[in-house]
Amino acid sequence: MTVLDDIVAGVREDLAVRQAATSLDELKERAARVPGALEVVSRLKADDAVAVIAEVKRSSPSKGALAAISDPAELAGEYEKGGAAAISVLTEQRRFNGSLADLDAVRARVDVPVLRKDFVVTPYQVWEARAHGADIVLLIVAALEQTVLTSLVERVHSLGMTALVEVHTIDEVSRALDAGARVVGVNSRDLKTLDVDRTTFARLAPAIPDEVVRIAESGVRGPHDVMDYARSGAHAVLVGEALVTDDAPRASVADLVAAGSHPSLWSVRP
Ligand SMILES: O=C(O)c1ccccc1NCC(=O)[C@H](O)[C@H](O)COP(=O)(O)O
Repeated sequence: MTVLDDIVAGVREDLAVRQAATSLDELKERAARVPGALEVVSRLKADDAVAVIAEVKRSSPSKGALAAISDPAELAGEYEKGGAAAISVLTEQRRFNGSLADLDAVRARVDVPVLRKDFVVTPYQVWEARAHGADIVLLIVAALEQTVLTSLVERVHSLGMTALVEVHTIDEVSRALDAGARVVGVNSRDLKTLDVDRTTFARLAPAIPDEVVRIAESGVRGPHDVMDYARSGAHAVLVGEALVTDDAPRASVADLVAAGSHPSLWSVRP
C-alpha cells in the first residue's frame, strides 16, 4: 500500500463518520447560506508577479509534527498581512492533524481565497468545502479515476469554486487538462517516497498551457526557490513547512512575495 492509498483509506473512514452525522441535504443547505466563492484565477495569475499561497500545516507524513499552531486564524491573518494571495488549510486529520474547524477559523479571519487542502475523493467533500467557505478545492490526480476526477472538477466549478488539480507526471498533466482544470499544481513531493525534487516543476510546466494557472507546490525554502520556480514558469507557489516553522511568518511571506514581484530578479518566463 502506498502512502497515498493509506491516507485515502483513512480519509474514507473519517468521511463515513461525518456522513453519518450530517446528511448531504443538510450540507447543501449550509452551503447555500455561506457567501459565494471568491474568484481565484485573476488573483493567482499576473504577468509580472508570482503569487504566494501560504499554508496552515500542523504535521505531515514526511516530517511528523511541524508546528504547534494554537491559533490558525491568527497565523492566516499574518500570512494575509504579508501579502499572501490565498491561504491553504490542510483539513486531513490523521496524518496532517488538520480539521474543518481550522478551515472555519481561517475563513472567518481572512478576505483572500481559502483552499481546502485534503484528499477529496467524493462529491460530499466538495459540498463540505463549500459549506465551510472554501474558494478552492484540491483534487489529486493520482488519487482519482479519470471519470471521478472529471466529475469532481465539474462539481467544484459548478459550485463557483476553483479546482486546484495536482499532478506529479506528464501523463497526469494530460489527465488534469482533459478533466477541465483551469489551475494545475505540480507537486514536487513524490507521493510514494515523499522526497522533494524541485526539478519536477521545470519538467512538467511546459506541458501546461499559458492560459492555465501553474502552481509550484512544495519545497520552497526561501526567496531563491520562488525565483527558481518563477524562471520555470510558475504563476504561483504553495508554501507550507518553511512558513509554519518560521518565527516571523508575516515577514517571511512578504520576502517571498517580494522575490516574486520583480521579474528582473528572475528573468522572463519561458
Ligand atoms: O507534506 C507531506 O509530507 C505530504 C505527504 C503526502 C502527501 C502530501 C503531503 N503534503 C501536502 C502538500 O502538498 C504540501 O503541504 C504543500 O505542497 C506544501 O509543501 P511544503 O512547503 O514543502 O511544506
